[in-house]
Amino acid sequence: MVLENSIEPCDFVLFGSKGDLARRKLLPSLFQLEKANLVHADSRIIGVARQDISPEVNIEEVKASIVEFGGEALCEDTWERFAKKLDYVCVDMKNLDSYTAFKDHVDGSRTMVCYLATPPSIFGDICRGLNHAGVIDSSVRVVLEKPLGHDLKSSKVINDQVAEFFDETQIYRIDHYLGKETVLNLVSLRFANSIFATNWDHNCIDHVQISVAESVGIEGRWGYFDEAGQMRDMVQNHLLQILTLIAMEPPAVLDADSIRDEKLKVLKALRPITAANVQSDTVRGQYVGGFVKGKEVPGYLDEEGANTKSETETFVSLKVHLDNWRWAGVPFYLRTGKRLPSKTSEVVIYFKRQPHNLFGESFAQLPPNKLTIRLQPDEGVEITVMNKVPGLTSSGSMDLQKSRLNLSFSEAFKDDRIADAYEKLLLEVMIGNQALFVRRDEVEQAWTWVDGIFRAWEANNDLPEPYQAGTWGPVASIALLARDNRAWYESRIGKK
Ligand SMILES: NC(=O)C1=CN([C@@H]2O[C@H](COP(=O)(O)OP(=O)(O)OC[C@H]3O[C@@H](n4cnc5c(N)ncnc54)[C@H](OP(=O)(O)O)[C@@H]3O)[C@@H](O)[C@H]2O)C=CC1
Ligand SMILES: O=C1O[C@H](COP(=O)(O)O)[C@@H](O)[C@H](O)[C@H]1O
Repeated sequence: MVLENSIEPCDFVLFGSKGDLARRKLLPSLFQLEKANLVHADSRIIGVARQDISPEVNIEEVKASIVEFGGEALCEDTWERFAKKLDYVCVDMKNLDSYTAFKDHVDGSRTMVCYLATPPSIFGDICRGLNHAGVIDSSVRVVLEKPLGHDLKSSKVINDQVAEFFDETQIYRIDHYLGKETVLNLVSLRFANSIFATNWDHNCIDHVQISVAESVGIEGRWGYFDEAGQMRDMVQNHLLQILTLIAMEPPAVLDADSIRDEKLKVLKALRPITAANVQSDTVRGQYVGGFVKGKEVPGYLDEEGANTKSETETFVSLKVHLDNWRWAGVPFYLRTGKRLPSKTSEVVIYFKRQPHNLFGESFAQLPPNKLTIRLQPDEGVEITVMNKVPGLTSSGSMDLQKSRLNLSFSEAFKDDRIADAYEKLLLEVMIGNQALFVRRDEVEQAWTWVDGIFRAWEANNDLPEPYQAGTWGPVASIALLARDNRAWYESRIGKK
């Protein structure tokens, strides 16, 4: 296979290379890129962590991670090429002096990508350390993992620390949902198909639902999660990013800043949720013990490492308005939670009813058109259309039925492997394309809106409502839509 021209040699430096994210996601993704011949032969992958281990032990540990989390048998040819690229350096990231050793491992003549897979509390230390080692120049790219702060204030502190050493054009803020094939497809679906492009506003759309359901619980990350909660862990980033792609205006071109300018406008149009509407427009929940996929699971407060007094939410649903011309009067309902019946992410666009009924009773009974975008699993796009029931009638009437036009990616693209989101994002960093990364003003605008919801919850002394693990969240979440004469879309969700 021929290496793509835009792939240049780089030093890919993985800070926190012994951590969970590096082992489970980043190293296996880099390996897949190697397999696809998308890593330049002269590139190097330099792990950085605290353990004082030899390069040989590092190679064995990387191999073990790829075998454990790679999801397929290790391809020996690829491994041989990959292993030659691996290097390791022990650095105490908080200690400036320990970066001196680091300098000898990188080659200043080519692009250096620094992926900070560490707690954000040491991002500033790492930037200072890189500066101390004298390895920062305008070609260096820095990748920041989420969560970027706990609120607007702390997010600004982290962003300021990094901005002291790096220009915004060098900073790649990860939201891994932006690397998911189906999330990327939202852009092509909307802007490459005139049937959607011309019907995508308040004239045609009744409302939109975005659900990101998880069947897992806290997975040993109680300490982190209890500080964050589902609002900060999922809504502030992933759900709002999906919302921006659904709602944004067409950018003039698909370059990084044109896209991000449009996404930012959506975030700015979010109507604030305040103490006045927080009760009617938000629901938060916390799971108690129950059954997920037939297996008994503990409640949030009984998870490993739990503090039994926690009031952190594991479920959020929201009714959101965008105060702009396109979306006036169209509610967006957002929902996400842990320990729901299945892992399913979907966007459902409900179109408005036709203004006049030509077809009589059978049409009046049918729901209007609906576009379902299945982000994961069973990735695909489905549209419900009204169809004449075939046959002859003496009355001349036309009976209608609802039919589905279903594009299943696994059937349509049988021979194509769907890449993991991190593979896509790591490749984009190496190419130097910021389009799929979140700009500082987007992050801060999202925090501004989310902080308002926390303030409103606090003002109302609002506490999470319990819901049983394996259900779709608190009953109040159903009521959130029922009050508007609507219901969450669940007919397919949960069948997998
Ligand atoms: N795990 C996940 O699925 C996800 C993680 N993230 C984010 O990614 C980042 C990393 O998470 P995760 O991998 O889970 O965290 P871990 O705690 O598993 O790993 C953190 C890594 O950073 C290293 N480290 C921490 N402090 C220092 C220090 N002072 N000097 C040198 N090395 C240090 C650790 O080294 P050592 O091994 O020596 O302790 C370890 O290699 C976090 O910001 C997290 O929020 C985001 C999305 C998902
Ligand atoms: O960022 C995060 O995302 C995962 C869900 O990601 P997915 O790709 O599996 O849908 C979530 O479980 C985790 O809590 C959160 O930090």
